Amino acid sequence: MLFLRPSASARLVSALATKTYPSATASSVRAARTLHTSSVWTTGKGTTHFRSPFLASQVRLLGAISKPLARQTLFASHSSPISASATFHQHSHAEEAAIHDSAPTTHMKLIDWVRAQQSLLEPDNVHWCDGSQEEYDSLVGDLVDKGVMIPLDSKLRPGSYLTRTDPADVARSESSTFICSEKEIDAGPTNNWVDPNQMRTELEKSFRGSMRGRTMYVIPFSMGPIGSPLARIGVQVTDSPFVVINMRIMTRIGQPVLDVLGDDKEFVPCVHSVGKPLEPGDKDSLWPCNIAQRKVVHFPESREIWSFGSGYGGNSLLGKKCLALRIASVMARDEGSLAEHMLILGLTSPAGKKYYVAAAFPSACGKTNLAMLQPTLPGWKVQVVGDDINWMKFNPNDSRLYAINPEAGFFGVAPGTSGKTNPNAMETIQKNTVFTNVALTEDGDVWWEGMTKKRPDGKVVNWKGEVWGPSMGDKGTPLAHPNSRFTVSLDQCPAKDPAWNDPNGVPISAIIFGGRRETTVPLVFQTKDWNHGVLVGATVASEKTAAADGSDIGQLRFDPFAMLPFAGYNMGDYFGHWLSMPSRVNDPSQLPKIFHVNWFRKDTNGSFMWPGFGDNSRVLKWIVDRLEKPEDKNLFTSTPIGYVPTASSLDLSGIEKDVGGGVMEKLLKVDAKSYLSEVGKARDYFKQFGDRFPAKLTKELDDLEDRLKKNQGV
Ligand SMILES: Nc1nc2c(ncn2[C@@H]2O[C@H](COP(=O)(O)OP(=O)(O)O)[C@@H](O)[C@H]2O)c(=O)[nH]1
Ligand SMILES: C=C(OP(=O)(O)O)C(=O)O
Ligand SMILES: [Mn+2]
Repeated sequence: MLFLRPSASARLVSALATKTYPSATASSVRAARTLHTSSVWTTGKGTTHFRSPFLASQVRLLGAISKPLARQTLFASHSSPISASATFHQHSHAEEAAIHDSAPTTHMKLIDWVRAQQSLLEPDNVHWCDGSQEEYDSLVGDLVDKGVMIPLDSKLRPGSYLTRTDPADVARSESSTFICSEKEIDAGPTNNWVDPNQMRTELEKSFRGSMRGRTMYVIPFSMGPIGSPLARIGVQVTDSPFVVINMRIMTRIGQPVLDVLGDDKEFVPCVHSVGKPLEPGDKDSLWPCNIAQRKVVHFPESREIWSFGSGYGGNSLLGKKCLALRIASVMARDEGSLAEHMLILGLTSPAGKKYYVAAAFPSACGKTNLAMLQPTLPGWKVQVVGDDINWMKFNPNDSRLYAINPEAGFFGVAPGTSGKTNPNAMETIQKNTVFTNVALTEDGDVWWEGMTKKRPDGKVVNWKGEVWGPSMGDKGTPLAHPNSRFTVSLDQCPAKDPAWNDPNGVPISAIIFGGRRETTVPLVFQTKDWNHGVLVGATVASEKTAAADGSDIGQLRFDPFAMLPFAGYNMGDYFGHWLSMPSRVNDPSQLPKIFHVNWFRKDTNGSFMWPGFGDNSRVLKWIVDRLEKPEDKNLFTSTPIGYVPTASSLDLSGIEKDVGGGVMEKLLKVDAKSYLSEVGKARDYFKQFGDRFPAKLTKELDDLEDRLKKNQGV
């Protein structure tokens, strides 16, 4: 654990800033580093103790690094602070040595970048996170002392905490999320775009001095197993210790990541500030944020992320949606791979055959639940590799797509999670879990709608910290926020797949798309081939959930590939990238088969017709049947939209009553008229992509329309 306490001397700063010095040699840096790794760094609350007097003097010197220098260069050019770093190599030997020594890395670009951020953000301290348990405990301890994290009962929920956010900072903010590509057309019509130069000017205004009175934490993190050929490294600076705690659960952080980064490997620079500098005498709030200036900004060409004003998961844990989806999708386009909003699960049949399946559903549409499913069908087993994000790459030897989960934890939706719906999640969150915006019970445990049938007895405090009254809960407003979440390590999940950490990834046999659809879309169907599958991915539509803010919850919107809020480039090009996959392999027959599911079809009373959750294993079994016996005509009916199961081909043993009386027929019904109206809406939606929309996909849509008009099979 490393704290730098810059006690800057103005005289020294101006003296250093005006001279030009040769930069330190790699060997002097390494020599200095050796010296320092043998020193012990300890941190008490608010104070820093250096056991080495030499180190202490070096750190004091570091406090004097040239703010004026960095100030001039950061946003002055169009280039990123990273590429601007060449202009920072103007320091004395002593100063260079101090900077390099105090950073637990010899990566010059990283050191320069961190220093540039320090100059811009003007934190009181800089702390390089080593990722240790001691560091985690110390950060948690501080936040407990401040009342930000409320410890839960140590017997009921050991090592677990509740945090309440600002009521205005409870979800991803799509209207404040930007893709600032150099050309507007490259962000595409579905992303917010601002000219990158203009955005840099705005960022400069927001970020300048935004960490005053706070500590800047430097979090080196790996998305994917550390050292995996499929992994990518990011470094996030943040002034939120809560973010550090969550990043440690959700990703792999600290010294091992710096070791892999070595002297010159690439990293994605991520800057995050809650946007609430503290002047002397200011009292900090429990959840500092700056909603008025909130913005989550991506520069796809220079692969940078800048997030200001929010502490909420998707906006502030920059490895997740920002790096692993928006920036990684751009990298994947350039490399011929895929970065997708998909769960990855391992499925073992009673015969012992194992398949890996990926599934893309929009936020709060069932990824975490499907990934952790406990099958109600005897003999079947589901194990989780990932519940949200999937990076896939072809292996040229077998033409198969191999997938890793870049994350190391779950950021799961709490409401609706129960021993009945998701027992694996309930067991996973039994300990060492950080809960956000759930309700607190009298005995010091958590509660949310759907966890039990009834609200717990005794005093219950809602997510805003108010004691339950008759106007809340039951029929009134919910006690837990609809987007309340749990953050927990994947390692704790009893259903984790043995290969969840495999650096080479797992081979994918099937890809499933899905959304929340009250009407029209059947329980499951298979697409006729890859291109048709891409059309089905491109036409995913879903009723909007509370995972993103806005007043339009429940409204149907297109959410292509469940990537609408996450594609880092023009969605028209993204469709083209998917269409290019068969041409990238020797044997396209090895490509995963593509399916579509809908767990959310409702009857006329507004109730879900399909029991869902563990019973979704029945659909997974049908998918495996289709993979194993593609020729078996008893398994499917050929319809204009694809292959739909015959009622007898789904194993419904044990739930015959629930889906009897014509329910199954309704769940599998394909109504040509409703689908023709969908085709019309899709055609309108696709118009916005202009000439970036692939002709192949227009042809797929035309063919679908023809089939529907003739009402014949595929
Ligand atoms: N009716 C029904 N609800 C589901 C099903 N799967 C998940 N849900 C609910 O949908 C919400 C979001 O689920 P989750 O798995 O967290 O979605 P994610 O955000 O895509 O990971 C939760 O309230 C779940 O209880 C299902 O099969 N049927
Ligand atoms: C973290 C999120 O993921 P999801 O709801 O897809 O689990 C989010 O949407 O902010
Ligand atoms: Mn989820």
